[in-house]
Amino acid sequence: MKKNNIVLVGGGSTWTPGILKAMTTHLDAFALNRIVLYDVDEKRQEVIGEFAKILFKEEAPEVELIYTTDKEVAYKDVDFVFCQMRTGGFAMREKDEKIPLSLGVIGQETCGPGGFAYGLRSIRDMEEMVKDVRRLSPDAWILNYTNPAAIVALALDKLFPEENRILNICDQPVNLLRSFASLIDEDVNNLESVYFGLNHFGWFTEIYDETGKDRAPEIKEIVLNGGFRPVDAEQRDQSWLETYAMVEDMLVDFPEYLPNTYLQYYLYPEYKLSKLDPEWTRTDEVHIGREQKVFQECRRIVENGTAKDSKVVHNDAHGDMMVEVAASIANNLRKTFVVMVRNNGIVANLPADSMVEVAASLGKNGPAPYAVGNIGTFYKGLIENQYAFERLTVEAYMEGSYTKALQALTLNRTVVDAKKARKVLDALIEANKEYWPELK
Ligand SMILES: NC(=O)c1ccc[n+]([C@@H]2O[C@H](COP(=O)([O-])OP(=O)(O)OC[C@H]3O[C@@H](n4cnc5c(N)ncnc54)[C@H](O)[C@@H]3O)[C@@H](O)[C@H]2O)c1
Ligand SMILES: O=P(O)(O)OC[C@H]1O[C@H](O[C@H]2[C@H](O)[C@@H](O)[C@@H](O)O[C@@H]2CO)[C@H](O)[C@@H](O)[C@@H]1O
Ligand SMILES: [Mn+2]
Repeated sequence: MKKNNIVLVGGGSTWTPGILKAMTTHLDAFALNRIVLYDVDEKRQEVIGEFAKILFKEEAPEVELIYTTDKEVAYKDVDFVFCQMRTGGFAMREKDEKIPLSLGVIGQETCGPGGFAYGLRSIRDMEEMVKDVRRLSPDAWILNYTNPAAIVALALDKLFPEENRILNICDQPVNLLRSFASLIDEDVNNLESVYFGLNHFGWFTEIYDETGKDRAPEIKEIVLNGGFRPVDAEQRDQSWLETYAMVEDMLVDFPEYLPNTYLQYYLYPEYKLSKLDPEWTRTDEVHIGREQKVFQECRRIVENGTAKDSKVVHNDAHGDMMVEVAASIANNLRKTFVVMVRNNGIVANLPADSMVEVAASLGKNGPAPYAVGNIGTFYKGLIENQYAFERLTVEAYMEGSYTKALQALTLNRTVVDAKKARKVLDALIEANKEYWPELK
């Protein structure tokens, strides 16, 4: 089996320790020669990088591990790029959440105006990353997790239409599937799902077990009678528990399919707004939760010189999925994952150039998506509206267009009112001066 050279972009991310841990446990499926951790923030990178050296010295000493802030080193001769950067860091995530909320609109990092703001920041750095990678490693696979993945995926598809080695992925479908599996006491690896939508905007239509039986009706029944909690509920903050609980509400109103949790913001914008606090958002929870825990734990491990008793990983699903996706491509395993791909008729009655999220078999030639066919009017209406928002956001960035930005926000179901949209847009322009192109 070929031993791969990889780079993790956003090497100082809170998710990096979990991904590295998954790499050490999947070496038989995804063989490694060299890992480079790359970040623009030297301090964050150093803490995680020193932890990583200890982890690999103990678990896989044959793998070379370095960390750097030099992209010339990072992107040279790699087979796989795992990309999970956050342009502007948590300081800007806080603004994405709090500015809209202070103006009476939902503030969430990937949905509505928050996702719009984060999208306009991410596109520039993502474009630069793809160009740098192609200069230094023309054949590398770029596996992107950077959010807002829906907008990033669409922007990269427009910027690099000939590219066939960029894959955008989200961990939410597999996280949901793990939770569904636990409800029916099944191994998630034995379930196969049919899923359609846009990123953070989709539905499971069927969930087949090994015998070919669709278990979705049973899962819906269990949720409707007993509520819904994530499989790793004991590791979750309050806001995630509340988010999972909303699946029951969505099923009561729309019982046909199992919804992605992010739909709560679009289906119940008023209710969600009433529950969100402009003074205390998810970023605050992450600051005192995951971020503090991960960095403190990495420092402790470095002080002790061993990672054997490490408690640094908080979500196995995320790291496992990232490595399993790479393994499926590298070794042509053709396993099924829910990924983002250009529609081109997969969902027959949606625009060909939208980036849909669907199940696909993943092999060395990339995703081979499964056809979905026509979707019902309710879903088509919602998705087309959201796609128009995403597309106008990308066009606003590319054309530096204030009007398209305003149109995008007005279309978004979390905003709707054009006067509100203008207020939010103007405040976000002010906050993002350092990052956005000028919108005229
Ligand atoms: N697709 C998914 O389902 C999924 C799941 C989890 C996290 N994510 C995404 O992963 C990313 C990391 O999340 P996090 O919460 O750990 O944030 P984080 O801020 O802890 O980590 C991101 C890191 O990226 C670095 N960075 C910023 N700009 C960069 C650039 N141009 N090049 C290289 N590094 C850069 C930052 O310095 C930071 O260390 C985010 O984009 C997040 O939305 C996606
Ligand atoms: O608010 P955060 O930073 O904790 O998470 C934001 C990310 O949320 C999703 O990932 C989830 C995952 O799908 C969920 O079920 C759980 O396991 O935790 C993750 C994060 O806590 C989402 O898919 C990502 O795109 C977001 O970045
Ligand atoms: Mn996601």
